[in-house]
Amino acid sequence: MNSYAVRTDALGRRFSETDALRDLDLEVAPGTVLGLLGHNGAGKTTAVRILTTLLEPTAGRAEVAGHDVARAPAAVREQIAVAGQDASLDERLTGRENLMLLGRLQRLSKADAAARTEQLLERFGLADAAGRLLGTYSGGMRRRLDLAACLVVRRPVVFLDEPTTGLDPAARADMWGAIADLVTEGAALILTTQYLEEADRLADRIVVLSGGRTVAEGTPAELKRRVGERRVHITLDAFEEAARRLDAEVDPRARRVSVAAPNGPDDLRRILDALDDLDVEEASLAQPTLDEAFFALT
Ligand SMILES: Nc1ncnc2c1ncn2[C@@H]1O[C@H](COP(=O)(O)OP(=O)(O)OP(=O)(O)O)[C@@H](O)[C@H]1O
Repeated sequence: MNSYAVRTDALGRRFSETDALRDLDLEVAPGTVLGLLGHNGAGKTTAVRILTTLLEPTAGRAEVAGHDVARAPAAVREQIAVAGQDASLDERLTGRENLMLLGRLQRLSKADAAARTEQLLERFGLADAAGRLLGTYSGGMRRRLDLAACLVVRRPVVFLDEPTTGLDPAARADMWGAIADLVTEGAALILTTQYLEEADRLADRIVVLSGGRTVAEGTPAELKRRVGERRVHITLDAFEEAARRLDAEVDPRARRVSVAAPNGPDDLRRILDALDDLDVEEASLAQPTLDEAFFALT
């Protein structure tokens, strides 16, 4: 059991009439990332609140870093870091002062706190802004400092609740780089997200939740495969004619037709032959995206 950073067995939580979470089975190894993926109300936050000891389960059990969340919550809390709360930061301090303060509060020596602070500022691209008050930080910088804050003292299990919600694409990409780095330190990461691309990029395994239940589970590649076959996408002006000939799905705005291609390159060749007299602008053979997978699964 101890070889898992997180392990749950038929974990559940009921609020009067609502099953917020049902029969959740997880096994997360150290140094790996689990993505909990789902829309609003799917049960992600409920799962994280149970695993971080903020909420008691009403069914099943969960162990975090070898400790039962219901029977030994204090021991669990000593082993975890939780980001995405934004609560531990002080607006009136600089980025550097915030990290130093947190290090000192957690009983690091002054020298250790200073060394860890500089290391984290550097790692999260905040070294240049370290002397500025938190109040002047952009949303992306603030989110990176929040992540740094929960890492001042190293913990084996890190929870990131929707770490990039509300960030623009550039800030999101920065954040993804920072998160990917974390795993190299050997921590297990539990990441909740509504973004398929985020789970695809960062997670080793994904659990898809819907209405509190696990509707799919696997690696990003497995989930994509399970949902179905490859497809050929063709862009051309004569998309209506192409759709008629191929009995294909049409996206008129993109001037694109799409057809299932279980035989891969053979299908691509056959389809291009069938459109030989039309002016094809672009043709591709693609695995379904995680987006398509998600909507097929829930
Ligand atoms: N304290 C509570 N009392 C009653 N119902 C609750 C409570 N907390 C959550 N729920 C319900 O449990 C379900 C799951 O909610 P949860 O917050 O876990 O979803 P989520 O996947 O985290 O969604 P979001 O992305 O919006 O945070 C929802 O139907 C929600 O209304």
